[in-house]
Amino acid sequence: MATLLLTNIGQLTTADQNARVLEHAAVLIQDSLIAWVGDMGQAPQADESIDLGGRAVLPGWVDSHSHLIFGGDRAEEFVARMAGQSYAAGGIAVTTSATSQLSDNELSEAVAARRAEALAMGTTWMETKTGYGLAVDEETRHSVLGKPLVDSLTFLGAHLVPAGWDADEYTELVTGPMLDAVADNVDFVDVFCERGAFTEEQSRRVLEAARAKGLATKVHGNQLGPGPGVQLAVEFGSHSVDHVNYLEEEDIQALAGSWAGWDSATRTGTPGTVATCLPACDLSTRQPFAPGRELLDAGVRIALASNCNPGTSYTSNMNFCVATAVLQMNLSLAEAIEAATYGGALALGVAGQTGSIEVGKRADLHVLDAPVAAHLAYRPGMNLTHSVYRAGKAI
Ligand SMILES: N=CN[C@@H](CCC(=O)O)C(=O)O
Ligand SMILES: [Zn+2]
Repeated sequence: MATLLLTNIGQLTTADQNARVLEHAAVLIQDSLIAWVGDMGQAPQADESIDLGGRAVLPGWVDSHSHLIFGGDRAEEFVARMAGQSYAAGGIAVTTSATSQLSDNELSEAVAARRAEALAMGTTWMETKTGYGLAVDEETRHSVLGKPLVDSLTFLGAHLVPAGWDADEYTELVTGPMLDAVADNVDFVDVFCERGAFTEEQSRRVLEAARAKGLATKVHGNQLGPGPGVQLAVEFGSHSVDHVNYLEEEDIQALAGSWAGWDSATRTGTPGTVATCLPACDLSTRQPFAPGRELLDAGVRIALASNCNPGTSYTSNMNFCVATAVLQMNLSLAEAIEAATYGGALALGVAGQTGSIEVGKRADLHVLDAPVAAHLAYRPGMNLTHSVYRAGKAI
C-alpha cells in the first residue's frame, strides 16, 4: 500500500467537528485515504514525501450545486440583465435548444472540460444536474453522459415547462416515464419551485414521485421571491433547499427545526435540510444575497456552492464563492470554508466520505499558494490554488 506524506504545511484547516486549525502540520495519505493528521515533527515515515513550503491546506471544495450538462452560452442575456432586465426562468429554453444540437461526444467533452476546470480550482467532489433536456430521450441522454463525469448526479426534469406543454401534463411526464428512465443513473431528484417554473402542487408531485422511488430530494426554492420551496423541502426531508434568497421568519424556523435531531458538536444524529447559498448566482442575477449569517445564527447548517450554469452563474470557482460569502454575507472565513466543504458534503449525503480532513476520509485536499487560508478573502480574485489532491492523487 503506497503512502504519501504532505509535510511542512503552514496552516491546516481541517473543517473537522472541532474546527481544528493546525500549524506546522502534516497529512499522511495511504492510497486514496487520509491515514494520519498531526504535527509535522511527529509524522510517520512514508514511501514519498512532499514539502509544501509552509503553504496553507484545506479540504477540497465540495460543490453541491451545478448544472454542467449544457451547450452554448447566454452572454447576450447576461448583457441585457446588466443593462437592467431581470432574470426569468424562460432563458432555460435557450440552453435546452443549444444542448439538443450537440452530439453525445461533444456534450461529454463539454461536461468533462467544465469538471476539469473546477477540479483545477480545488473542487474535489462535484454534483451536477440534468435539466436542459426537458424530454424523456434528452434527459436520459444527459443522465447517462453525466454520470461518469461527476461525483453526484441530480435529475432536474422539473426545471422548466417546455413550450407547447400543459404544466400538469409535463409534470405527469416528469414524475412518470422520465423519472423511470433516469432513476438508475441519479442520486437525487430536484424541482425548481418558483414562479415561472413549477407550482407548489406540481413540486409536491415531483417530490412524492421521488419518495416513491426511494430517491433523495433537493429543491430550488425562494430564489426570485418568497414561496413554498423551503417549507416543501423541510416537509419532504430533502437533503437541501438551494438559493434561499427570499426567506420569511417561518422558513428560517422550519429549517432550524429540521436540525433538531442533529448534534453539531459530535456531528451525529439525523441531519436536517441544508440551506445552500449560491453567492456567485446572486451577484450575476443581482438578487439580494441569501441570508447565510441569519441562517447560521438560527442553527441551520448551510452550504456554499457555485451553481455553475450558463444562465445565472457561469463560474465554478469556489474560491470566488467563499471570498464573496466572507466579504458580502458576513460569514467568517472558517464558516465559509466549512460551508463549502463539510456543508456541501452534508447537502449531498457524503459527509462520511469527504468534506473534512480526518483519518479515514477520502484524501481530497486543496493546497493554497498562501501561508494562511484567510488569503482566500483577503486577496479576492487571485489564483490561489497551488495544487489539488483528489482521492490521494495529485491532479
Ligand atoms: N434556478 C434554476 N436553475 C438555474 C438557472 C438555469 C438557467 O437559467 O439556465 C439556477 O439554479 O439558477
Ligand atoms: Zn441551480
